Amino acid sequence: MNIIRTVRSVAFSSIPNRTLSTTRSLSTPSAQYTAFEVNDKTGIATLTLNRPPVNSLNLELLTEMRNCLKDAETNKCKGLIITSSSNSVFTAGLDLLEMYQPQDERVKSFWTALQSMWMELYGSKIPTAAAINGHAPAGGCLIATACEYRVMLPNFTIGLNETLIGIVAPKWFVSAFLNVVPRRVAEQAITQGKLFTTAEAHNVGLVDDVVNTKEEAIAKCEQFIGSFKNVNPYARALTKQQFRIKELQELEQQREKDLQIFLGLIMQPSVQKAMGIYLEGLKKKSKKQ
Ligand SMILES: CCCCCCCCCCC/C=C/C(=O)SCCNC(=O)CCNC(=O)[C@H](O)C(C)(C)COP(=O)(O)OP(=O)(O)OC[C@H]1O[C@@H](n2cnc3c(N)ncnc32)[C@H](O)[C@@H]1OP(=O)(O)O
Repeated sequence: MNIIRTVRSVAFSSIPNRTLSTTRSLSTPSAQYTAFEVNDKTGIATLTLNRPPVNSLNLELLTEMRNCLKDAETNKCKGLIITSSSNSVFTAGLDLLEMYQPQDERVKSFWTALQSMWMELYGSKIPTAAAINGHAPAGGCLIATACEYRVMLPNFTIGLNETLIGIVAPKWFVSAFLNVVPRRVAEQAITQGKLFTTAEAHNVGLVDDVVNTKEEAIAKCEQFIGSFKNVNPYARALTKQQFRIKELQELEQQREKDLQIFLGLIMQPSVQKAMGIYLEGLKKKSKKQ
């Protein structure tokens, strides 16, 4: 891959207890919806989702996320933090327009890219953390739970709300959720399509910490990643793999079947109708604001 390396100084003088540092921006020429930077001092990479207005995950954004993750691993970064350039939305989840009245080849590529992104993030060798600085419904929650650590800002929402749209959270969405939330809480919440407030999410273990600002959230993620500084990275990665291999193998072996189930469900006229109504509701709400 053709990686452009630019060196960009970032003054951290406004952030207490931090020495001046630099970040390298590694970005592919086609990167449109993401910013990817590596802090030269800590070796930690930050992937910022930047697809206004709500960072909905379309094929291009998913592809860029995969490229960033690959860059972080290839460059032997100490860890990866995922966050958002928006002040109110981490990501609104999958781009509903990819699934509403879709084109055959595009929707297949879209779902396949989502499967790949999830497997690569969930199984990543390096420590991963989510600085959730906004709402994180459905696919947003999927990304957060694929990471090893989550910190969230107050008064936002997170959860798997698919049933409210008339769609179903696939098993692999649920499996990562079950890593952090007790089974009974998960079953009730996901069948109801419940979105947890930040405080509720913290209470059930869906997020590990709550802080007030994005800077504090990034610092918490850095602290989490830094906690592995005395751990052999190879031993760490193999240990992580032992915890996650079952879900990864399950999806890898069922990829084609998972795709067909997805297509079968979203192409049902009743599902298309429900999605259309949901999208219309979002648009009406957006116009009122
Ligand atoms: C047996 C097993 C079978 C398994 C089969 C699998 C089946 C399929 C599985 C699919 C899994 C799906 C996962 C998903 O992620 S679906 C997406 C779910 N996301 C949501 O429900 C969130 C919707 N959005 C919101 O609630 C709000 O936008 C949000 C709180 C995130 C932000 O609010 P805000 O007020 O800031 O912004 P607006 O609502 O005004 O939105 C601005 C514009 O963005 C559009 N929008 C919002 N979300 C989406 C989206 N997810 N996709 C596309 N577009 C979105 C919204 O319509 C506004 O557009 P306009 O400006 O044009 O009006």
